[in-house]
Amino acid sequence: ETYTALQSVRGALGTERALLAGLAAYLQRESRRLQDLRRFYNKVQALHQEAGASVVNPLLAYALIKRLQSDWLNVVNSMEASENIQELKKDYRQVEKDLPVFEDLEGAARALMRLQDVYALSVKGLVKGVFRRDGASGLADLYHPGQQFSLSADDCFHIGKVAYDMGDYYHSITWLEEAVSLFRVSYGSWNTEDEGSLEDALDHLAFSYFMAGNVSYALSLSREFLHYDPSNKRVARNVLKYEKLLVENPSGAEAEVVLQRPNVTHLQTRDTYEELCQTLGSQPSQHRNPSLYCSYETNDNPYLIFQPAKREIVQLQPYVALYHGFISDDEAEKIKDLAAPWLQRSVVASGEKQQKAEYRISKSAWLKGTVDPVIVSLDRRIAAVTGLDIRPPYAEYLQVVNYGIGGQYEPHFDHATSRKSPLYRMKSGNRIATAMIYLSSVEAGGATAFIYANFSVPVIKNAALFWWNLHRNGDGDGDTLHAGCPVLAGDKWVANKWIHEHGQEFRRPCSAHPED
Ligand SMILES: O=C(O)CCC(=O)C(=O)O
Ligand SMILES: [Fe+2]
Repeated sequence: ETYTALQSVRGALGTERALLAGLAAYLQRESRRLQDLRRFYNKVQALHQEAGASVVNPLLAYALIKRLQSDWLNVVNSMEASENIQELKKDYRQVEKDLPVFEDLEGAARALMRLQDVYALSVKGLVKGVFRRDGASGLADLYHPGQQFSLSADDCFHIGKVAYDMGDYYHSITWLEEAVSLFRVSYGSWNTEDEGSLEDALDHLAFSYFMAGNVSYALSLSREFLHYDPSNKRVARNVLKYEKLLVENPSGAEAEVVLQRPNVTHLQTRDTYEELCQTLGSQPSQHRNPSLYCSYETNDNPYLIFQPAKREIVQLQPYVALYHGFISDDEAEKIKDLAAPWLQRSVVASGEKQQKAEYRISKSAWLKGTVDPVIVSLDRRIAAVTGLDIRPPYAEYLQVVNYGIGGQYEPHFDHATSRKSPLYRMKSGNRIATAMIYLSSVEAGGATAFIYANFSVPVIKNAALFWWNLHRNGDGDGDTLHAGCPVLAGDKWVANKWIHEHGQEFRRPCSAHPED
């Protein structure tokens, strides 16, 4: 699952470097081979250019007979080309086990569609390597890549095809439109690496339009297809079918079909989520609400006296605080290095089980306090700043998360909402609070959005975000519904410390009032 963590995508770079080296060697061998063939050609060609191409000279006559009896046979039956390609294939087989599989391509394509949706990006722009909101001007680009890169016709075709195969004609149409226009431009020249062609793209686009209810456009694309490939019976039948449909219902031709994004049923909160990912929401600033202030906090704790925590209160209901500079760059690097070898596809609680899910695209690893002193001192700091008891089993191990391409964690609660949740296996109650540390910055996207509370927090490297998941009476606080927005560009890492109810009885006393 290469696409689910940028750490793994980086590994894929190394795999491709090995393939590149193999191809370079192959190209060298093949050009030596062709060079030698050209030498032979030039030699014989020169003899034929001689005036009269005489065979009077017995040496020339001998050489001619010898060439025809032996030289040409060796040229034509040379094994060198196939030996060279065998060598190339051998290099390929050596890295084959490390290659991404179709599921990765599918995941990466869906990631691009997710970014397109959540950040309302123009696909025309994306294809040219520009991250621009639909209809916006250049100044508003969400991300400026350091390296110019645009997508090929076949790149767009593959994305469109992934959508098409899922029956998602909204996305297949936008991406196949781009594929078709790019393939039209380069029609007649073929790239070895391409899987799709203009005909394939027209075929899929026509059917997508038909499925989306635009029969007349399906018809004109199918006619264009037949122009290139007149012998295709299936498409010819489709043309007849579309023509008949249009005769029966001529108004269908004009009806402007509004394409709808496919419905994601588990995400009713999608509109707010996307809005919060694009902006920081309607969070009041300190000017409007003086209870949102910054302060140095020592909590009367000796650990904090010389290095107080820099707290910014971000929200009062639910209470969310951001501790700036909570860790150092070195600590962040160390924690990522410790976790990297153990990263595995993140799971989510589903009934009594844990499962992977499209709505959580990341890899994660659990780090025990004993693996390194850096974890011990981090735990000590979390305990000091929160005033909570985080010794096992009162808190979980540190969960380190690395997001993948378009990596996200859609709206969810950190606390258990069902008595059967696997979170209760620790027998220390529900997750009373979350301390989440940003171990990296990102280039764009990846904010932490609180859906019902209507605000989001951008990724601030080395800062820790703290919030209570439960009310003082132990009930889950519905206002803590939150999400990790899709990472638009960058390598986002966070670390979660989930603190449980038990052990905090005297540190955060109960209250009967449901709002506390
Ligand atoms: O990455 C984020 O911003 C949020 C992560 C999160 O909510 C979680 O891991 O539970
Ligand atoms: Fe969370």
